[in-house]
Amino acid sequence: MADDHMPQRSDRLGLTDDELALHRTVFASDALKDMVIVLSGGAGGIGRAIAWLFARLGAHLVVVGRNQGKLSALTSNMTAKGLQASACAADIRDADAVARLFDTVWQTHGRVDGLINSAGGQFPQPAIDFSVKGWNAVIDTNLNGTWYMMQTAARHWRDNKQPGNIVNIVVVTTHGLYGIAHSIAARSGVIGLSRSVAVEWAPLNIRVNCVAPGAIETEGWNVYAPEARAAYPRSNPMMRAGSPWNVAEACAYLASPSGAFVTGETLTVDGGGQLWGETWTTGKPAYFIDKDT
Ligand SMILES: CCCCC/C=C/C(=O)SCCNC(=O)CCNC(=O)[C@H](O)C(C)(C)COP(=O)(O)OP(=O)(O)OC[C@H]1O[C@@H](n2cnc3c(N)ncnc32)[C@H](O)[C@@H]1OP(=O)(O)O
Ligand SMILES: NC(=O)C1=CN([C@@H]2O[C@H](COP(=O)(O)OP(=O)(O)OC[C@H]3O[C@@H](n4cnc5c(N)ncnc54)[C@H](OP(=O)(O)O)[C@@H]3O)[C@@H](O)[C@H]2O)C=CC1
Repeated sequence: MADDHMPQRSDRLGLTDDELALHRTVFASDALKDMVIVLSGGAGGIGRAIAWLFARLGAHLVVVGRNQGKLSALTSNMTAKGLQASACAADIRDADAVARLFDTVWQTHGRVDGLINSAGGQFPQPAIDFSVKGWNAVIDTNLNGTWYMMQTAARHWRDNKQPGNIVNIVVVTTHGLYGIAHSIAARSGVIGLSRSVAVEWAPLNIRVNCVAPGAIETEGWNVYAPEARAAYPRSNPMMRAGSPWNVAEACAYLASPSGAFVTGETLTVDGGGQLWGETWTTGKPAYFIDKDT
């Protein structure tokens, strides 16, 4: 039985498809039966955990990303285990591509029940050095891309008179995170947007929530230097990284009937990192190093 902790390995980051196929879950095996879920970033570290968990709970997963090869490898592994999954390559920053994506999914399945936005990311750099292109790349991916997905999904739910459910994966924004200020700006935008449309779209029977992960070991960490990554366990009082499975189960709580009375919320999954810990994505600046210790 897989436990809650990440296996200790030095050769790779995160969980494999074989591990995700077997990971223990608290959810009933029919919790998402026959639901059609669109999942951006589906072939990423957190996205794959969501894809496997949701499909194991009975959903059909439409996984989205830019790299068709990564998506197809995932869906092959999932369908080989008898799960329902299909791949749809799209760049979420392209509003027309997002419109085509949702048209295709609705034509194929006749419905969409949920949208999980896990596509996103950033590069670590002191804010004072951001280039215009770098700033725009992060805002466009994390704020604009997420918005195109949300708005397009909501329009289909409205036009088809069907209920809907959105979960946006963001970053913990309640304390300064040195080195990813562009992403904190974008994710703060997504949280504010989610709170606002949770009210606007309540009459449409659409719930909108966010999940804010702390340090979750995935291949996405390759963008950070090994020395910075080595210190990530100190980002929370549990003194360890979390697992993508922890984030996936938080999403399942919000996307399934267990979350029926929850909207406009941000569920933080960070091992208590909001209360204690330090995260230096570009290494700890000399200014903050206590010379007496
Ligand atoms: C305790 C935990 C703390 C951490 C919390 C968060 C963790 C995570 O989110 S985990 C990882 C999630 N995954 C990623 O972050 C994926 C890796 N990141 C990216 O792929 C990019 O940053 C992206 C999300 C912005 C992708 O956009 P894309 O348009 O594909 O980006 P490009 O690579 O083409 O770059 C565009 C532009 O951005 C500037 N830039 C990119 N990388 C860097 C860098 N390392 N340093 C400085 N500037 C960078 C640059 O201007 C790029 O343009 P060019 O100069 O023409 O390449
Ligand atoms: N891991 C962590 O510690 C934390 C992660 N997060 C956030 O959680 C989310 C998932 O992270 P994680 O799984 O670790 O990261 P990964 O880098 O492993 O996955 C991100 C996925 O997003 C996809 N993606 C990126 N840009 C686009 C785009 N323009 N259009 C479509 N797909 C895109 C990528 O696929 P492709 O390249 O094929 O397009 C990739 O599969 C991200 O938003 C991340 O910032 C937040 C806090 C902590």
